[in-house]
Amino acid sequence: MGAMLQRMLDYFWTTKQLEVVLVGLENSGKTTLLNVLAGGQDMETVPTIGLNVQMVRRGGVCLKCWDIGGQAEYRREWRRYAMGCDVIMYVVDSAAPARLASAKRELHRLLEDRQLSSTPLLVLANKIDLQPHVGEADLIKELNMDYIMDSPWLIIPISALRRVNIDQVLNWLTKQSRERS
Ligand SMILES: Nc1nc2c(ncn2[C@@H]2O[C@H](COP(=O)(O)OP(=O)(O)OP(=O)(O)O)[C@@H](O)[C@H]2O)c(=O)[nH]1
Ligand SMILES: [Mg+2]
Repeated sequence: MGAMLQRMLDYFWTTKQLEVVLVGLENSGKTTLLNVLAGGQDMETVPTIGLNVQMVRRGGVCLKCWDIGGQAEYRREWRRYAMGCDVIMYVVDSAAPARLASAKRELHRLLEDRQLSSTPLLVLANKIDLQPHVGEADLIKELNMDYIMDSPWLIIPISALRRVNIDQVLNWLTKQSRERS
C-alpha cells in the first residue's frame, strides 16, 4: 500500500471526532465563527432559525459543530445539544456591554445542569475589531466566571469577522481533541 494512502487511513482511524456546541445570545457571531472555522469565504449570515450543523476538518481535528440559534425561543434547546458534546463554545459580543447581563444569566442557567458542569468551556469574546469593547478582565467579572468551579474554562478575545485569534481557537480545540482520544 502506498505510504500516502496508509497515512490517510491512519488519519481517519486515529482522529477522534470532537463534538462542539456553539451557544450564546443572538447576534454574538456564532454562525460567522463557524463559517470561519470551516475555512469558508466571507459570507453574510442571517439569524439562525433552530440550528445548523457542520463538520469541520482542520489542522488534525475533526469537529462536529452544533450551532444553535441564540434568540430567546431557542435558548431552552441549548442544554439538550450541549449535553452530548465534548466542549461548549460560548460566544459573547464584547462590543455590546448592555447584553452582558443576559449573556451571564443564560451561561449560568446552562451550567446549572450537573451533567454539563464539568464540560470544558471556551468563552469567545467576539467583535474585538469594534471599539469600544469589554476587555478580558472585565468580562470575567461581568460574566461571573469566578463562580464556575467545575468546568475548566478559558476566554479568548476574537474577531470572527476579521479572523483575529482564530488560530488560538483551533489550538484549544486540537488540545481538547487530544485529551479525549
Ligand atoms: N464587527 C464584527 N461583526 C461581527 C463579528 N462576528 C460577527 N459579526 C456580525 O454580527 C452579526 C451576527 O452574526 P451571526 O454570526 O449571524 O450571529 P449568531 O450568533 O449566529 O446569531 P443567531 O444565529 O441569531 O444566534 C452579523 O452581522 C455578523 O457579520 C466580528 O467579529 N466583528
Ligand atoms: Mg447563527
